[in-house]
Amino acid sequence: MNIMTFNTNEELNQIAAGIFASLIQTKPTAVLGLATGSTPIGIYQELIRLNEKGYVDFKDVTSYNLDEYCGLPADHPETYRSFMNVQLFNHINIDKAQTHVPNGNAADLQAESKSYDEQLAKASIDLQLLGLGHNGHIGFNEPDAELHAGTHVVNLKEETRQANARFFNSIDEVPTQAITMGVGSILKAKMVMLVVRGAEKADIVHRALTGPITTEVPASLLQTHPNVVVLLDKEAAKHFHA
Ligand SMILES: N[C@@H]1[C@@H](O)[C@H](O)[C@@H](COP(=O)(O)O)O[C@@H]1O
Repeated sequence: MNIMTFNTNEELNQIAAGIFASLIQTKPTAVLGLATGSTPIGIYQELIRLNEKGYVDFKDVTSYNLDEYCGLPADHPETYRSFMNVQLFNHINIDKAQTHVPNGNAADLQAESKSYDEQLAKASIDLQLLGLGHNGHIGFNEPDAELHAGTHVVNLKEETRQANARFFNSIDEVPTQAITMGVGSILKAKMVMLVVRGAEKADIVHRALTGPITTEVPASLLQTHPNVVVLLDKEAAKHFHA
């Protein structure tokens, strides 16, 4: 596992976007696994800049997002589809038909999960971007005695709803369920990039990457993946240099 620490968020964003750009330069039909949350926003801004400058071409790129809330109206600004459109897809030359986000409003969420897994199996993700939840979740795979391998519906933990309430008018508006790629799907990506920022995640990222591998810290399963790059800002990295 390659762990890199950055003094500034600008440097982190540039290196992360550069890794995506070099993948796309060598493989124009790359399949990207994308994430939401505040962590990737700066990386997406850098990718938009690189696309505008002509350094990276998304014309033949395909993307699959990790997860989506269940039950939010499709036009709600906090759906992960809206987030991706606003933060990235509307500003780059990707074919929107080649961007995939699970449908959290599907009438049959089991069928939607199965179909997403079938698409993922065919597409095979080259590079999966991940943020980290405060409780060690990746995607919306919450700590539990058991984890699901494939795409599935989860009940969100209260702490996750609290953490995400900052994007809504109140906690009551935060959905209680989501549909997420499973840890098994995430680990099938050829390469994984975990990005963690901020002192409040210093303990959990250290535990996930150096502590026991346990379903109670879903990100700890990344220790079993042969090709993970971890990008940390200096606050999140503080226990790695203690
Ligand atoms: N489902 C998303 C995760 O994919 C994300 O990594 C996490 C952390 O978000 P943030 O980057 O805003 O801290 O939040 C959400 O729960």
